[in-house]
This record gives sequence, C-alpha cells and structure tokens, in this order.
Amino acid sequence: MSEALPGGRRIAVLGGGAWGTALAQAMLRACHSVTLWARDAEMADAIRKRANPRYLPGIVLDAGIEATSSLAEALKGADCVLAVTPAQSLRQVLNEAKPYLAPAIPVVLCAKGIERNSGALLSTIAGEILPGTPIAALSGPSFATDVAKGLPTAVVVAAREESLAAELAALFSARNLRCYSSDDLVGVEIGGALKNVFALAAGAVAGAGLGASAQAAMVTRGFVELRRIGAAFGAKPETLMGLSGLGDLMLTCSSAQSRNFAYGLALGRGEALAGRPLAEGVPTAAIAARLAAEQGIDAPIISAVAAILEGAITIGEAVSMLMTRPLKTEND
Ligand SMILES: NC(=O)C1=CN([C@@H]2O[C@H](COP(=O)(O)OP(=O)(O)OC[C@H]3O[C@@H](n4cnc5c(N)ncnc54)[C@H](O)[C@@H]3O)[C@@H](O)[C@H]2O)C=CC1
Ligand SMILES: O=C(CO)COP(=O)(O)O
Repeated sequence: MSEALPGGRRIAVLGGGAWGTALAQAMLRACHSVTLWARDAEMADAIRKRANPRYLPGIVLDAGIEATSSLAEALKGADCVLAVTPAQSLRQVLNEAKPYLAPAIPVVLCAKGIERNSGALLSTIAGEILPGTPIAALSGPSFATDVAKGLPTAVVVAAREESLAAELAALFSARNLRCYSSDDLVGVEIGGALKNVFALAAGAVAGAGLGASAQAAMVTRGFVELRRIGAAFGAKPETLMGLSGLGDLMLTCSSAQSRNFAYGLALGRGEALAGRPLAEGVPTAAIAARLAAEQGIDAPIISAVAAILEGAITIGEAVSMLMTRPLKTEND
C-alpha cells in the first residue's frame, strides 16, 4: 500500500474521540507506529481492543493502534504529535503535555475552532505554550467515519514554513488520504473554524423548513463573511477557496452527518439541545461575532447565529433581520 511513502515514524495522537481515533487509523495506514492518548482509561482500553464504541460505533479499527491514558507514555519517543481534542480544551491539553514534549517535534493542530475566551487561533495558543515548537494544522472536508473506514479523502496540512507542511503532508498521505500542503496556516485555521458556524446556520435553515433556496443563499453569503474575516486575519483568498474553506463548507453545510449541521437542525426544529455531540461552531460563533464587531467587519449571519444560540433572538427574527437589511451590490 504505502511502500513509496516515508512511513516508519512514531506518531502520538492526543484525543480519543471520533477524529483522534480516525486519524490514528489513518496514520497506521500510512505505515507509522501510532500511540493514541485518551483521557479516559476505559476509552484507551477499548481502542486497544480495536473499537471506539462511543465515538465511532460499529467501526472495527485496524490492529496495531497503541492506546494509553498516560500522556508521558503516549509522547515518549514521538516524532510528531497530532493534537485532536476539541478547540476549547487545546490550551489545557498542551499545558499538560508540555513536560513530555521535545521542542523540535512538530505539533499538528487538528481541531477546528477559535478559543472562546481569548479569540485566539489554535496556532496562537500553541505558539504561546510551546515556543520554538514547529506548529502545523490539518484541516479540510473529512468526516471521521469516512476516514476511519478508509474512504478516499483529501485534506490540507499547513505550516508557516512550506517545507514543514510538505514534509508532514508526505508523511500523512496514504492511498486513501491525500494531503495537500500550504504555507497559509492562518487561512487553513480560519476556514476550518468558521465553516462550523455556517453548518449550524445551514442546519437551522433546514430544520426550520425555510427551503433549499434559503440554504444556498445562506451558505453563499456565509462564505462572503468567512472571506471577510479571513482577510482581516491575513488569510490568502485562494486558501479560503480550497479544501479547508469552501471544501469543508460544502461538506458540513449539506449533510446531517455533520454534528454542527445536526445541532442546527435540532435548533431549527425546536428540539432539545442539551447532551448533543460536540458542535464546535457553538463557542466559535460567539467569539467570531465578537471579533467581527470589534473589528468593524460586516458579518450578519455570524452575529445572527450567535444571538440565536444565546437565546437573544428567534430564528424567525434572524430571518427577517437578514432579509430586510439595506440593499447593496453583491460584491460590497
Ligand atoms: N469528527 C469529525 O468528523 C472531525 C472532527 N474534527 C475536529 O476535531 C476536534 C475533535 O473532534 P472529535 O474527535 O470529533 O470530537 P469527539 O467529541 O468525538 O471527541 C472529543 C474527545 O476529546 C476528549 N476531550 C474533551 N476535552 C478534553 C480535555 N480537556 N482533555 C482531554 N481530552 C478531552 C473527549 O473525552 C473525547 O474523547 C474538533 O475540533 C472537531 O471540529 C475535524 C475533522 C473531522
Ligand atoms: O469538520 C468536519 C468535517 O470536515 C466534521 O464536522 P462536524 O464537527 O460538524 O461533524
């Protein structure tokens, strides 16, 4: 399968959820040895027995993924670390991992979100906690179940140094996982973080029965907001047109397989929201709305999503607010 690939590295995966487990499986398929860290010892136990019944029910994992609830054990001798816990826990997890991390070992950020309290991108958090550590991000349209099953998937690996991004993309690629590389770390992060907010909105439009036309309009105008905020962060426009921006927007705004879309669907239908699976767009909507307001960026869909989530307005009120804004040219 991967004879031509570099392979043979020791990869530590931090996070025993759906994406951590799927990426561990993908790394194994790229011929690396993989140790996954799960906070919960029972989860580590299950993964060692080739299953993750809570987050990837029904999927039998390939033999060979090591799993542990000890960070020291997971990180010992690692050549590369994938950080795959939710965005809001990254700071805590990196602080806990720091004593066991050798400085030259790359850390690849695989979560999608913006820190709720600080507005920091995940690479900023990693840079603060691990100065001198090479930082990269992996993002793009990729449902964990698809990757865990080995379905063909393309993602982008970004780092400020193109050579690091290219090296990691080569390391991670295998027959069914094609990794492109990019030197636009911020652009890749922004695309992955903000698409979740629009997936919530798309789900809410579907759940409220507003129609396919409304959904297409919302996603298109949402993409305009994504590009405006991306530009403010210094993202390259072409990155946002790529896998991590437009690509992931297409995936998650059109499928109830997306937990963000499914959360929005429940919201639109007026169903209970407590206890639902992780929806990264919820904290990201709040902070993205605040950042846009502070920087004078016009982002009415993001602010509507944030206001609906905090219970300040209803979906009906958001729709009438969005539909009655002053008319303007499309490209303003
Ligand atoms: N599931 C998917 O299809 C994809 C997910 N992602 C991103 O990956 C990130 C993780 O998502 P999933 O693994 O799907 O979520 P998940 O809900 O399936 O699993 C999250 C895991 O993180 C653990 N966790 C939570 N807080 C923690 C903490 N403070 N310390 C240690 N462990 C902690 C949980 O116990 C759980 O094992 C998210 O940012 C998500 O947007 C990205 C691409 C695909
Ligand atoms: O990011 C994802 C696919 O690219 C997964 O999306 P959800 O977190 O909405 O399930």
